[in-house]
Amino acid sequence: MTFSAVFVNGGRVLVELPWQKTFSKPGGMAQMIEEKDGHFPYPFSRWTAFRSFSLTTMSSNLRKTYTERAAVHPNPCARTFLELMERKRSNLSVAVDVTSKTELLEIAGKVGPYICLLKTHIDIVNDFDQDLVDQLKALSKKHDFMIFEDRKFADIGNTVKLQYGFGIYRIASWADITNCHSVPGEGIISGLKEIGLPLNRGLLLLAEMSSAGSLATGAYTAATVAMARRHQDFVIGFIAMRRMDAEDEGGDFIVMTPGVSLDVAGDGLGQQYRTPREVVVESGGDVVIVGRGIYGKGKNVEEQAKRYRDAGWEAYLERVRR
Ligand SMILES: O=C(O)c1cc(=O)[nH]c(=O)n1[C@@H]1O[C@H](COP(=O)(O)O)[C@@H](O)[C@H]1O
Repeated sequence: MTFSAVFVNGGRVLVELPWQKTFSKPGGMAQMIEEKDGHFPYPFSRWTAFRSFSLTTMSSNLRKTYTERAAVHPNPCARTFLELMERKRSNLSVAVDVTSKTELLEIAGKVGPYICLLKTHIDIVNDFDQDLVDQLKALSKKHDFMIFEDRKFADIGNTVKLQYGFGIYRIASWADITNCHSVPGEGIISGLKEIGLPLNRGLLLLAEMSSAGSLATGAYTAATVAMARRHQDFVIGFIAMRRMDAEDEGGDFIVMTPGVSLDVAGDGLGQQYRTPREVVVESGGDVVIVGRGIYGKGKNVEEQAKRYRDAGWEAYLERVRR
């Protein structure tokens, strides 16, 4: 069994160890780091200040191909998505955060051939109408991608049910995947499930966030993962910065990771970026979510989509070959 140590200080991952080793106490791990790398990157005195410490067994799903995972996945939505990624040779999701219908459709058309998943924030589109949804669905068929409405539901079960199924957006009628915060407790999943499950939709829980100072850490993240385990018929994965499932617990959750850029480290508003390789190889993410890195000012959208698709896919191949 492969072990990876994750040292958490107030929720911040400090060190990850890829080699096999179990430790009975943190001091033993620090010694091991010194022996392996010649130095321990943090003063030993800091060690005792760590608020929590966990040794997690890393998921065997890390080394499986998307096809292998699809073959045994019990959830139809997850299965369809994993198959699509391998068929299309893409683990790239583009977050199209623009405010006009024309621009959204134009970008979706350009990135379509390179993505597995188009991510929308439908409520930021000034001129939203049903025709936008119809055209997005047509593009998803033409280019073979799925649609993820990044709604980040965060209310009680009864309210999110109404928000998901009704109103002007009728999200459940067209979005294959949506997501929610776990802060209200398990009722949020039950509410969304009542609407989404009969339609074969999938849900992602926000176990972590990419933004600086996020409160989704430590015990909150662990409780979120436990909630997902109790709803594997509907919850297909997480928005997270790293792998969330452990080998000895079974199941397979797809990890989608935002905060990805090949060029910059942040956006001045708290967003924190890492490269596709850092996300997929080093942290075990399955899908890289890229927004402004693809359609920002002066960018050639097709070129950037191809560049990120290639980087994400190469990272995946490197990971499964290990
Ligand atoms: O749920 C998300 O997708 C999400 C979670 C998170 O922790 N951080 C995050 O940036 N996102 C979304 O991912 C996208 C990132 O966009 P860029 O920063 O432009 O690449 C945006 O649509 C965010 O709403």
